[in-house]
Amino acid sequence: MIQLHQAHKSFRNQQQLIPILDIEHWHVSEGDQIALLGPSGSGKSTLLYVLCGVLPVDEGECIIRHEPLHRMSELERDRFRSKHVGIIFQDFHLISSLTAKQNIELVYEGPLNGRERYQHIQQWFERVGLQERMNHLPSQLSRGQQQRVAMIRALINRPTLLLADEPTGSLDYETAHLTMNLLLTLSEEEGATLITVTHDQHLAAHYPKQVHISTINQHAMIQGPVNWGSSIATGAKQA
Ligand SMILES: Nc1ncnc2c1ncn2[C@@H]1O[C@H](COP(=O)(O)OP(=O)(O)OP(=O)(O)O)[C@@H](O)[C@H]1O
Repeated sequence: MIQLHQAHKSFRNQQQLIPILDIEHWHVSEGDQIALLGPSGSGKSTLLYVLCGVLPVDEGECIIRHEPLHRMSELERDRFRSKHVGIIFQDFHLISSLTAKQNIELVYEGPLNGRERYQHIQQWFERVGLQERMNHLPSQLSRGQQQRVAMIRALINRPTLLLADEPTGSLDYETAHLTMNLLLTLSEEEGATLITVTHDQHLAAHYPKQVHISTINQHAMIQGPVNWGSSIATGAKQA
């Protein structure tokens, strides 16, 4: 599903080149559910940006679904992302002036036929337990409910890869656990490979696989090959 090989990513700060990611080899199988852990500033979000094609690697290979993102133009990566990747953010990113249902209608690429389209969207709201809240604005929903709408938005077009960046970071403890379990259930039912960034070891424990990003100060070094339960070395300095 995902192959990163000698993948490097740096950011330029004025004259200085700051190494962030330096991954010798990382393989993710189709259907994997992975919690990505690591200290603040270690490059977790940067890795998600690379995997969804927002950021290109500077060197090395990033192959997803046999497609070489490292050889694609920005436009090709954008197309790849809209076709194959769903993304969930900590702050939901719902459009505040649209109802929950309208937020989903805006992105849903399914049948245009009114009845079939409506039924499919309604079924999704039922799956996440929000059938009574479809016509509510985001401000009329709790944070956990908003994140469930965001999950529908990320999954309704059946992405093969689902990336979640601290999806429970702004939720209370109990809601965070319920939301994480729902995310795992839905991604499994949809057959999507799931990679979730989290700071929380307890939430990560819900995942069948955990990967730790470790930080190597100053000089980016490579440790690998990476196996589950071990770590990816990055070049980022710990914040
Ligand atoms: N556009 C950018 N330009 C320069 N440096 C950047 C840029 N984006 C991220 N960085 C730096 O890259 C490093 C890794 O950032 P990233 O957000 O990936 O870390 P993270 O592990 O997700 O952190 P956190 O857990 O705090 O969200 C940080 O030191 C950050 O300052």
